[in-house]
Amino acid sequence: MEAEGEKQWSSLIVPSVLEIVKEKNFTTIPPRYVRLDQEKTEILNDSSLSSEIPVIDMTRLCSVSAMDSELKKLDFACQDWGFFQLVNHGIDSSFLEKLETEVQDFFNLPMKEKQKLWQRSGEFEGFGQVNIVSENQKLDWGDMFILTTEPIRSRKSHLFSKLPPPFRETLETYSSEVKSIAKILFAKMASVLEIKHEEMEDLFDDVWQSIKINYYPPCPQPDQVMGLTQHSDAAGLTILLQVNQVEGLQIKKDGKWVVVKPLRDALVVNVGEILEIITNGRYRSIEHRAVVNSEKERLSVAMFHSPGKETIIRPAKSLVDRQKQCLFKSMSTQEYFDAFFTQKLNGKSHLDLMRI
Ligand SMILES: O=C(O)CCC(=O)C(=O)O
Ligand SMILES: [Fe+2]
Repeated sequence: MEAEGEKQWSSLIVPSVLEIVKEKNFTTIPPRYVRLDQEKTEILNDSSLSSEIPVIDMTRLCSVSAMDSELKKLDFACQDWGFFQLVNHGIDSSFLEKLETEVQDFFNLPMKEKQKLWQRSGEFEGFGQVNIVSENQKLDWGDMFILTTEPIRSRKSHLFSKLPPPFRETLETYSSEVKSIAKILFAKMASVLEIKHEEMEDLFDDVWQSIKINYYPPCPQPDQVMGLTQHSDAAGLTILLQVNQVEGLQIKKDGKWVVVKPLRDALVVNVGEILEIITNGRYRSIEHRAVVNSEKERLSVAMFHSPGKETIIRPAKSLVDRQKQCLFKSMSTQEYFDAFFTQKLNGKSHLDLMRI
């Protein structure tokens, strides 16, 4: 069942990059993908900063004895990095392998099949791109598939029912496992921040969870294109799986791009803008981007967790009282995303909308 009266976001329909790459005589990158507008900031790909990205052990986080130190690490990671890798999260590695294979198969379905799941004009979910607001806008070197997974009443039945059944089942399991992880992380954050349930955790009770699968085909001139333009996630919390161990995710730390090296079976977790608002700026949503390479395709599965669309997001009162200032306005999740999806991706520009 689809929720009635729910406002739809939309994005202009764009070609499939995977189809461009498959064309027999493909050698030249179409001009709309050539990005001379991207920052040429220094990229750190040595093991120095990359290996400093915090790694949080979920088992330790949840065990009483080691809780304190792991909790402090979580707090530090969210304040200083806005990103961490989560290990021992409880999702079976054989299940993750199955998900990875099915995700790859899904993008490799014949175009005739994928077309049935393509975004329709004026719609937002399905195969396609998001944040495309003008015909002149430069495009990213990648295809996406987007789907709302929670709440169940908001699922688009015309898409869900057309997913290959084994893949649908795998997605449902993954969605519920990741949702439980997000819930624990919100609770741990609230406890270390010493804020009340109703100020943070409860806002995610009617969680709006969506999945975005990113497929970045190889590109003969990877320096000319961008897999995913630099941005910060509008959501509360993102949990990302770097599917086939191919590097590409970079995060901005102290003015430099730091490579997030894929760690087997780890999930990459990052603070989104809504969490930055709720924590009154204590936790930071960090700009990140995805680059591509000339040899191998890259895939990632992002799961975004935000409060329900009608929920009002605002800085937690306990933090505002302690910090003696309120940095952001209040707004519903729906209003926040209305503004987000009518812009092209542009760093953290839309968070400024909420600043007081
Ligand atoms: O592909 C990646 O590693 C990053 C994906 C991402 O940032 C997103 O989908 O918001
Ligand atoms: Fe992102």
